[in-house]
Amino acid sequence: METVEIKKWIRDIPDFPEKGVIFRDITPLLKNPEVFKYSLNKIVELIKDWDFDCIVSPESRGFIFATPLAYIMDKEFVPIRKPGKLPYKTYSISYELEYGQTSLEMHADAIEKGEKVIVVDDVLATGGTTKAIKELIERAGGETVGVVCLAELTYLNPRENLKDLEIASLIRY
Ligand SMILES: O=P(O)(O)OC[C@H]1O[C@H](OP(=O)(O)OP(=O)(O)O)[C@H](O)[C@@H]1O
Ligand SMILES: Nc1ncnc2[nH]cnc12
Repeated sequence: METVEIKKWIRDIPDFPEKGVIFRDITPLLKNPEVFKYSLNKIVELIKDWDFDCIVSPESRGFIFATPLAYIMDKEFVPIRKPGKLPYKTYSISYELEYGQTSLEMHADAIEKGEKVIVVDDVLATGGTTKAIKELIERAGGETVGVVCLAELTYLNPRENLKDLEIASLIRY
């Protein structure tokens, strides 16, 4: 397939979900199978040399990219969920988003000690979600190698929050 200008398939919605935020809406990209597949293959290329066993990702938009990547790359998948959704013992963490505050949970036995893990998400904004997930991975005894995303919002300085991680993004704003 020819090079795709991925930004053309992401719709900017000003003032959503609150004033001052430009929401990067990935639903047009997801509606086009060729562009979605192209994006996934490009993300695989970005991280093909990373040494890891397991992909960890937050619901809900993170799952859209993380599960096909786990399938394509033959890696484990661990879901990070909003509170009260996981049925077994969990580790839990609260943190700030670009628009508000939230919490996430991970099963306490999801990651083995010393396991090498990466975080996959659609958008890297403040980096708060990835930082929180890194903390959950560390509580379980795992090692976070890096984070890969479709879109990085550089104007929110996510790398400031994630200084000791490999960071890869397919497109940047
Ligand atoms: O870098 P950050 O500032 O932490 O922001 C990025 C996170 O925000 C969005 O998720 P959101 O919490 O809106 O949930 P959703 O995927 O269910 O829409 C996005 O999917 C990332 O997970
Ligand atoms: N501006 C934004 N657009 C889409 N997803 C986001 N997650 C956090 N900030 C976001």
